Amino acid sequence: MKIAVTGKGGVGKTTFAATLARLYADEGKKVLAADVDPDANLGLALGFDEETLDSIIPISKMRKLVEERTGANSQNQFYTLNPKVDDIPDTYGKVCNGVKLLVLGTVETGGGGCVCPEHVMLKRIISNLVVHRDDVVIMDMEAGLEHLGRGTTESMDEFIVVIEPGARSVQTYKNVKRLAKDLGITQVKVVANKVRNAEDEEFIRAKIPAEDLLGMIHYNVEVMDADRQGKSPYDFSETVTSEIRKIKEKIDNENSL
Ligand SMILES: Nc1ncnc2c1ncn2[C@@H]1O[C@H](COP(=O)(O)OP(=O)(O)OP(=O)(O)O)[C@@H](O)[C@H]1O
Repeated sequence: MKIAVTGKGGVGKTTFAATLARLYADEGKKVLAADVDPDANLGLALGFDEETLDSIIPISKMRKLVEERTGANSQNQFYTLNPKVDDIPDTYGKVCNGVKLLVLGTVETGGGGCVCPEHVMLKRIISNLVVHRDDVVIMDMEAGLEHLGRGTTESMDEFIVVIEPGARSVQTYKNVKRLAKDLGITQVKVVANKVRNAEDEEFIRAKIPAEDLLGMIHYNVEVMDADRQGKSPYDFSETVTSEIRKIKEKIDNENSL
């Protein structure tokens, strides 16, 4: 199962992606969670301790590794577009609560198709994770889709946008849907987070087609408490975890798991 979770900063995609990863891990599945966010913090939400997280350098920032694998350096502007990357998840991934975390970071592409070595490397790793690994792979990504190539998207089972009940968030969903279409992704699903009341629920149902809506997660102070203490929301909020469990069941049904 390969799931990409996107959304604007702060909507709760990390909370959702981390809880989903832990739910799959609890079923005994091999789970790899990839953090593809400039403001990478998936590790804390998975339950990693700060010391371990401080020791992790995002792959996009490992200049030597990128040079070694792509052949690019200040003297050589020509480099390979298909570097060897299949060993990277196991060499650089760290495990906690049954989930392997791989922090990829991100590369500023200015919205276009940049072909800098770091970007080539990230795209290749993501493609390798999605196309060749048997694990459940959950990717926490920012709202842009620059790191996805066509070959990758074909092997993705779910493409999920996390939104909040607000007009700007709905706009993000529409933008992602448009970008996704250009990449050949026909189905973009929505998880509405931080839903406070019946009015919020109504707003979401009015704006998001029923077939695209995977589910709703209600606003819950336990999630904020978990964050404040640097803990996994999964260990802190049974309510939110069970809402995400329901969403997971829907994902599993859609993909006949
Ligand atoms: N259902 C919820 N109820 C209350 N607070 C929530 C909920 N979901 C997320 N939050 C809080 O909102 C903040 C942002 O959540 P989170 O880090 O999961 O979002 P994000 O979209 O991954 O953001 P970023 O891209 O900046 O990392 C955190 O403080 C988190 O605790």
